[in-house]
Amino acid sequence: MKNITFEKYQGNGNDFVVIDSRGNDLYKNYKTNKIFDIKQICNRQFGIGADGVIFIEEPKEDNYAKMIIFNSDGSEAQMCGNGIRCLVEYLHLNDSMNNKNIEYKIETKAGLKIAKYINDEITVKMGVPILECQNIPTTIEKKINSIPSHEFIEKDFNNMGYAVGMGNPHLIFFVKDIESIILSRLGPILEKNELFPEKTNVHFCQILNRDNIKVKVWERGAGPTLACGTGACAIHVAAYKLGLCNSQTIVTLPGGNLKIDWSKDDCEVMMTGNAKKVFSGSMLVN
Ligand SMILES: N[C@H](CCC[C@H](N)C(=O)O)C(=O)O
Repeated sequence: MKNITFEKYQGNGNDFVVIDSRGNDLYKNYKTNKIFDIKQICNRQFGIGADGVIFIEEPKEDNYAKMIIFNSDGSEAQMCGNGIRCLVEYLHLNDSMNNKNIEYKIETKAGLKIAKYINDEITVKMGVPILECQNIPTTIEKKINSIPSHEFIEKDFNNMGYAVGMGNPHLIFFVKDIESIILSRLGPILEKNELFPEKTNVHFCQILNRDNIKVKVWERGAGPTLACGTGACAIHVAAYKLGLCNSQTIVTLPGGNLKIDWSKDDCEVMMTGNAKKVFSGSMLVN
């Protein structure tokens, strides 16, 4: 057994255990010998408690660092919008640079992402979105219709969903009354379906006005979370393509607001939000 240090961060309440694996073999040892169990670490009763674990690795190219992100169920994801802001805040607080004017070039499974401080918030170039399909085949309709109506949600929920890729998959529904959505009922049903062989993140959105979208999030591999950065980007893209919002919106999540800027198909989505250190700690691993 040995003691390793970690730091806990959160972005709009979406929280992560950050493990710096630069200059040591922590990530390699995790991958080869499972020196700890991510589910246990993320467990909010018996572990540290988090929506996921982020390893920081040395970059492959001439970039600042590499981000590897795991959901709380232990599944690896391609990208994490709140997580990359937490990683940048970690780098800013721990690296000697301590310079808020640099561009942080971070390698991820969804490609290179560039982040920069603007005042006390962090803006990330989140990549060019992929509009995967305009509506949901009958498989999902059948699943939704299989729920007894008394357990169901608002009356006018029409299973017209939108799939948008931000390096990771997102299934988006626009509803008239978001408070009527029973996330715990619909999230698990929609997270796993044939349209998404690797499962998907699920979002229910209410357009408050052309500058503001209110959201409830069910994350792949994590369940209900307070915020999803890649999800906020995907939601803005779907709403803009449907003519429901302006080119810049505030996406209001249960854990706080994210500012999203996007209007041209071949452009990167820009996401701006906070990231805060919660505490440092250490844990015994095998
Ligand atoms: N659950 C996501 C990964 C975390 C994304 C989310 N926390 C964000 O801020 O983008 C997935 O499996 O694709």
